[in-house]
Amino acid sequence: MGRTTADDTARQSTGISRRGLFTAAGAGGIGLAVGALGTSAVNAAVAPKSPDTVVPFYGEHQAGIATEAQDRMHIAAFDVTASTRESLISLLKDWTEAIESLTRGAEIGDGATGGNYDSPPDDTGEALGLEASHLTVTIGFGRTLFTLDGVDRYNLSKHLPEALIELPHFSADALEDARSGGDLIVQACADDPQVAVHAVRNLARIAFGRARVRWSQIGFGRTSSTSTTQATPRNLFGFKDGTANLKLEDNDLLNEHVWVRGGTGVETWMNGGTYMVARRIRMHIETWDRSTMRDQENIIGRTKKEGAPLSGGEEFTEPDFNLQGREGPLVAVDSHVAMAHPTKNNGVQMLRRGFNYTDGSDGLGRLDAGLFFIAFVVDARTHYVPMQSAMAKNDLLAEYLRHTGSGLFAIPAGVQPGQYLGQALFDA
Ligand SMILES: C=CC1=C(C)c2cc3[nH]c(cc4nc(cc5[nH]c(cc1n2)c(C)c5CCC(=O)O)C(CCC(=O)O)=C4C)c(C)c3C=C
Ligand SMILES: [Fe+2]
Repeated sequence: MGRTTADDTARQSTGISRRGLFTAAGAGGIGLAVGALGTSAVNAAVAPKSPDTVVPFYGEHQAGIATEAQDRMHIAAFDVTASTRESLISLLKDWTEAIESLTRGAEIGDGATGGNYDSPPDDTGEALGLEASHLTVTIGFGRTLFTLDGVDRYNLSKHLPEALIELPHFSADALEDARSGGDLIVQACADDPQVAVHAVRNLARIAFGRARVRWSQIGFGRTSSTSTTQATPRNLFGFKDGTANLKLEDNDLLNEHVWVRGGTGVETWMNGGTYMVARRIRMHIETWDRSTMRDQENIIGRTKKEGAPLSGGEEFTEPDFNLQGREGPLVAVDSHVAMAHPTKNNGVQMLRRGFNYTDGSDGLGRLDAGLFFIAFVVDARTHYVPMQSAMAKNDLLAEYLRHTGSGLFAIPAGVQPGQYLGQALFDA
């Protein structure tokens, strides 16, 4: 896809305030930041919202991964157009400042109405009066940020992690370039769709002249539970999805299968981070709806009502792949659950965090709907590629799916006050 290099000075027109986060942190953290700001700035930037709908921004890992899955998502990939490394860093600093405000439910900079009358407002305003709604914004880096057509635009190529591969072609992939790839990823999740869309819209506005949206997707319903406290939701085939997911309470398993740890040398910067696999998977809803209940359950390997394995028990009972029925194993070897189970995949597990999506109908009256699959893994080479390769060939479910978008992103660790997202990469 062709790219242009925009004039970086265009960012001035976004009007984002540079005061606040970094100076305040230098003075001892965000608590002191409030005292350091003027009254109108306090109104705009630090207006308190119900604390119980705020997910903390600072931490060892970025929020939005081992966080209870919210109900809504807006995810956007960006192509960076900044002409210099410094300009890219300034974008990440501006995003960090804005995300920190947004996730508190506060307005960005001088707010939607509090700024200079002769400038565009710092915040577009459609989240005014709304709660923080558990908003999390998670950012990451695509392979093309490190090297694009052999060009090292931002002097980053020596820090390209080995695990940030170009995903291979899987059989039956129907990927669209305009729905795939990207230098940067921004995943905004919230319990209010307007809050998630507001976040992405404002980050895109702030990026003006330095990065532009390549593709974006709205998800309207979570398809996973990521905490033992959450009920398992259903996907658009009507099945419970997320039963056997990793949960945020599984600390040891997250350390083994999700978080990058012990990286050395040029990859040290990824410690505390993870990799996001993003796949837009269109589901052939109408064909599925014409298939029998028996076929639907055999294809998934679980009951539709309870989500219990076909070998018996309840939702959280482990499937018994050896239990035989009259015509073979009760859970078919090529059922989705059998294909995806850790025992059939070298023990690997993933943290799935996907969302249902619909983008209206196609020209033939069929729903353009499916699952925007997101999984966080320690290494896609071991934790995604082998499973997807096998599924693309043998999973009974594959016949009902078409992968139309794809991306793999390195998700850096979380930050502390005074740092910007991804700083470890640029300081390395
Ligand atoms: C390569 C990874 C996976 C893709 C792509 C994928 C797509 C996909 N899955 C469903 C529906 C269900 N998936 C379920 C379980 C499940 N799926 C994966 C991986 C991928 N799914 C894993 C690792 C697992 C867990 C397997 C296990 O340990 O038992 C289930 C069952 C309920 C559950 O455990 O979550 C359903 C239902 C769809 C519709 C889909 C693509 C659109
Ligand atoms: Fe699945």
